[in-house]
Amino acid sequence: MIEMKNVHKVYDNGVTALSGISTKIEAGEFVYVVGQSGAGKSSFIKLMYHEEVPTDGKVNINHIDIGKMKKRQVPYLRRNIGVIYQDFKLLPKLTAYENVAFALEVIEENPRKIRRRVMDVLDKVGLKHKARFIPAQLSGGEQQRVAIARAIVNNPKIVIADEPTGNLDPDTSWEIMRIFEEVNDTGTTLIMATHSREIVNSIRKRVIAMENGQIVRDEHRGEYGYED
Ligand SMILES: Nc1ncnc2c1ncn2[C@@H]1O[C@H](COP(=O)(O)OP(=O)(O)OP(=O)(O)O)[C@@H](O)[C@H]1O
Repeated sequence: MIEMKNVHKVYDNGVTALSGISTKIEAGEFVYVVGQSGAGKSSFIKLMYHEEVPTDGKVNINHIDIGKMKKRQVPYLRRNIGVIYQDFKLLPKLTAYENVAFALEVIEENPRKIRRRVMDVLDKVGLKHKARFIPAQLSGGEQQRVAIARAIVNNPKIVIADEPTGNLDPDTSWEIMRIFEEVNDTGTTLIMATHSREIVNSIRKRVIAMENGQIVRDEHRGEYGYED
């Protein structure tokens, strides 16, 4: 469970990105985070994987205050959280296989287990046959699928995606959403910041809407609900 209590985030340059955020996300939920550019969506989700720390307030994951976590503890947190970005962030010189394996190798799994697990997740995202391709040889949608495979390879409890379909065409975006739904169906909490009205209004889930660093709406099976 992710819980924020009266969270404020003021960046070093004095910009207030979040003010007075309190919310709870239960294990297994699927949550969209929507709002105009600059509303605070990225700041909100970055606090959940300790990419940023709150200026004030608490960010608890399973009752552990991650805002106060020491740097050396962060890798342990990250093993339980898969992160997916708009621009994929794959390592350009590594193959699809190596990009995914890298996430496992850093936790010293044995090689046979790594191979099986990596091929399993590449299969899950439909890319087993392109395991030897490097990112430049893959389409945007395929690169994002590799990034998803990398994010789920450690069986994280939480997957956080920041505008994962932002660089993809509509058909490819729906494929990505199908994979997210499958990931969520296995009990993984899925949190996704998005600007896609079509996705939010079609695949109905909880919607947290942000404006000026605050949560202005939080609905079960909500709608996108504002004009861009
Ligand atoms: N590292 C940073 N340093 C200073 N200000 C920042 C930083 N990151 C974000 N901000 C500011 O905080 C506010 C919220 O930004 P944030 O990226 O959280 O919004 P967003 O809703 O994710 O926007 P977008 O949809 O454009 O990605 C903005 O005013 C932004 O300029």
